[in-house]
Amino acid sequence: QQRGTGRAPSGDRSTGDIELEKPPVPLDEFEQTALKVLGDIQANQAFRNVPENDGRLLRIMAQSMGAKNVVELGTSTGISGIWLGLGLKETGGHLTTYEIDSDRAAKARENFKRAGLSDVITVVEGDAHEKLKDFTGTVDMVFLDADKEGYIDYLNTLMPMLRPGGLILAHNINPRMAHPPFMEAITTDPNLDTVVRGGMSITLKKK
Ligand SMILES: C[S@@+](CC[C@H](N)C(=O)[O-])C[C@H]1O[C@@H](n2cnc3c(N)ncnc32)[C@H](O)[C@@H]1O
Repeated sequence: QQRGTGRAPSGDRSTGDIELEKPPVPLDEFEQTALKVLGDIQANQAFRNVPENDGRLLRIMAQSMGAKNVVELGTSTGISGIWLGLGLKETGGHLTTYEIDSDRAAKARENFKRAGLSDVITVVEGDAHEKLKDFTGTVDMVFLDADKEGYIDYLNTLMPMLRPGGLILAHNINPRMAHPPFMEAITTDPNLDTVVRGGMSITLKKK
């Protein structure tokens, strides 16, 4: 793994199309700093975070849809949060991200600060199943990456707040880890369209 190169490491890439991709190229000093923080997190911490290509996909989705409000379940130390934050910095949007582990939440806050994204991201500490009850407003995009059996509860809570044309992305969607009630919900509702690519489900709320 690389450290201090200003580039996130690429050793965590996992899916088949990856050979065709190239590492991210920073646009400016701001992105350069964020990529360096991402690289440092990967090099120094032993937690499970999204692979770089998934993080980039999250940023691409959030920025291209002009997202103003993104909700993430499972902050960990903030890799996916930084990628989402990079997109939301451009759209003038905000990420609210939930983490039950106080050490990880603290580390994530520190990482967001280092990446210059503190004003774009709010970390809510505690059990997201409880804390989400206080969330109000319209949501453009949801990223599920916490307790897998909890995805269905998060979906049910957030779906009424998701705008038409909004997206729900969920991580660890593979035959071993996908939770059947969640899969049933995102694949049988006529108002939802879902594809699964590289362990990530992407669901569109049609209307
Ligand atoms: C796979 S990690 C998230 C990785 C993160 N999205 C990233 O890519 O940087 C899953 C996180 O979900 C958190 N988590 C699990 N259950 C939770 C709950 N009920 N409420 C909030 N966070 C939870 C765990 O503590 C863990 O840090």
